[in-house]
Amino acid sequence: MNGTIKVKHLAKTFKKGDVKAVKDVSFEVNEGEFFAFLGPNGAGKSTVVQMLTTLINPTGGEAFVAGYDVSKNPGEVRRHIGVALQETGVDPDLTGREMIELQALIFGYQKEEAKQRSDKLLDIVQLQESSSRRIGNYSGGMRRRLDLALTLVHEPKILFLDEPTTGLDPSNRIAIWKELQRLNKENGTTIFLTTQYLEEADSLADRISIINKGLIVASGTPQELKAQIGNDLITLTFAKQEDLMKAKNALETELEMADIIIQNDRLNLYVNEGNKQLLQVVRVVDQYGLEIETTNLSSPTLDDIFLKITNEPETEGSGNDGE
Ligand SMILES: Nc1ncnc2c1ncn2[C@@H]1O[C@H](COP(=O)(O)OP(=O)(O)OP(=O)(O)O)[C@@H](O)[C@H]1O
Repeated sequence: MNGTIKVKHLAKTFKKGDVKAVKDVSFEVNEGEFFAFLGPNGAGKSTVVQMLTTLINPTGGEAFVAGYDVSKNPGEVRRHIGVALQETGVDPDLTGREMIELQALIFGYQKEEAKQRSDKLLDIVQLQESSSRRIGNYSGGMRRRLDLALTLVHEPKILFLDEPTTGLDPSNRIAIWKELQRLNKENGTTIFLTTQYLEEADSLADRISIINKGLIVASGTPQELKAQIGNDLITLTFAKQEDLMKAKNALETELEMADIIIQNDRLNLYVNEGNKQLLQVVRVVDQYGLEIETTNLSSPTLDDIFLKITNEPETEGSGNDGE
């Protein structure tokens, strides 16, 4: 048994509507690694997770989880993984403690062991105090923590988490982060996490892949991804909205800048030497008679990288509605 994930040319086309949800995805996750899968809505993240956790079958390529082929040996795969999906089924009439004990019994623990296991897990996810309340009365944050406890019952080698902190308030989000980091560092659990919170991937993951329209568009450590797009980010706003496009064109023409995107009311320029280039930028924009309102120089965050990568022109239609 090992804690690795190997994915080669994985693909999934849903017959209904002929949707190519995952086109050609390859990556490897090492044992004990914390890996994050990022992508906008509909990129194919959940579909990949569902294939890796044997809930649906791939239509192309192959994937090995804990050393087992997901298509040929789904039972073995399931035995070695823990899965927290976006919507898990729990019985609202049970208490948190009863639900964890039930899960332990399903996994073959004896009654007494199941009690001990649930005690430990309730401690870990800080639900001891609410353990005798019905799950139906739990808040969203408590439900997520219970979901996490349920996935940990059988001490899986690999943990799959599909957007585990979506909709949580900051304190609950941080509680989950801490627990995931502890599991990863202390127990050596391999973690595969999908998220739309980029700062989550930035602070937790050893490595990140960004998926867009069923294809991986970038991979690396958070630092590598940031370095890919330039060390600095210059942001400009203008007195008049229509000047954004004029400034973009001017800068592309005069300074041959390629990495410029318009984001709402801002112009983002990804550059290598922000200090030097900021002066040139202001000069050019001024020459064109465009009135700058504010300038800002910063290091790009993963949000900026994500935005830039998923904004890159493609042949297909847009679908860029965001939230
Ligand atoms: N059962 C299905 N039948 C048909 N199409 C599907 C099915 N499941 C997903 N899709 C489509 O596949 C594409 C990828 O969906 P997926 O849920 O994997 O994206 P995602 O990256 O997880 O998005 P989100 O962040 O919104 O959960 C979408 O276009 C979606 O509509």
